[in-house]
Amino acid sequence: MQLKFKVPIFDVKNLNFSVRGVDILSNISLEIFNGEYIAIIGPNGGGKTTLIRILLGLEKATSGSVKIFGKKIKNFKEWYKIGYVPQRASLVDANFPATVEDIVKMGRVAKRGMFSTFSLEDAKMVEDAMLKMDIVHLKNKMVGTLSGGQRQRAMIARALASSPEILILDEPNTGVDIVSQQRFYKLLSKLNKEDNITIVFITHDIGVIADDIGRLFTINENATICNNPKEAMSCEDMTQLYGIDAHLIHNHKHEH
Ligand SMILES: Nc1ncnc2c1ncn2[C@@H]1O[C@H](COP(=O)(O)OP(=O)(O)OP(=O)(O)O)[C@@H](O)[C@H]1O
Repeated sequence: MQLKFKVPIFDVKNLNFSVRGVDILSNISLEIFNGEYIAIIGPNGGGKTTLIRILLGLEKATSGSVKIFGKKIKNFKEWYKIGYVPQRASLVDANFPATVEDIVKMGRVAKRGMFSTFSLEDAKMVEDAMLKMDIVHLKNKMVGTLSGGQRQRAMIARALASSPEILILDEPNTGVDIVSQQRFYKLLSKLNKEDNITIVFITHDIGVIADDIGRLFTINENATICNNPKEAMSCEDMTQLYGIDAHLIHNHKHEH
C-alpha cells in the first residue's frame, strides 16, 4: 500500500522533444504527485505548452519516458482522470451555439463514452461542477454572452465534470479582469485543499498564487525544479537564469 501511495501522477524521465532538428525540450525529468499544487513558469516559447501537450499524449516525445499513474503513456486509457483547460479557453467565439450547461456536460463525454446516454450520475456531476465554480445561476445562458471570468469558470467546470484527479491549466487568465482572477485563485486553492485535486498551473503571474503553490517548475528548453519556492534564496539561480523576480514570491508572503 505504501508503495502504491507513492506512484506519481506524472513521471517524466530524460524527455527530449525536437522538431526538424531544433531542440524544444531537452532532458526534462520531473514527477508530479497527488495533492500537489505546482506552478509552471518560463519565457514565451520556452516549451511550457509543448511539455503539457506531451503529458496529455497530444504530442509524442522524441525520446525519454512518460508514465501516467504508473503506466507508460501509450498504455494509459483513463484520460478522464486528467482535466485540462487550454490556453485562451476563456476566449470563446461570441456566436458559439451552446449554453453554459451544454459546455459543462461536454466534460462528461470522456468519462461515460461517446455513445451512452446521459445518466443521473452524469447530471449530478455536472451540477456539482457548476456549483463548485459558482455558475449554476448562469447555466441557461449562451456561453458567448458571458464575461471572460464567467467563461473561464465554465471551462473549468467542464474539466471538473469528469471528476479528474488532476487539473492542468494553461495560462487560464487571458482576457480575465483582476477581480475575477483573484476569485479564480481562491477557487483553485479550495479545489486543491478541500477536494484534494492536484493542480498544475502555467502562468506568467507567479506573485499572486505564491502563497498557494508547493513547487515551481521553470521551463526554458530545460526544466529547473524549485521545491521550496517560498524561500527566495533557493530560487536565486532561477532569477539569474530566466530574469524572473523570484523574490516576488518571498515579498508577496510578507505583504499580508
Ligand atoms: N509541433 C511543433 N512544430 C514546430 N514547432 C513547434 C511544435 N511544437 C512546439 N513548437 C515550438 O516550440 C516552441 C515552444 O512553444 P510553446 O508553445 O511550448 O512555448 P510556451 O512556453 O508555452 O510559450 P508561451 O508562454 O508563449 O505560451 C515554440 O517556438 C514553438 O513554435
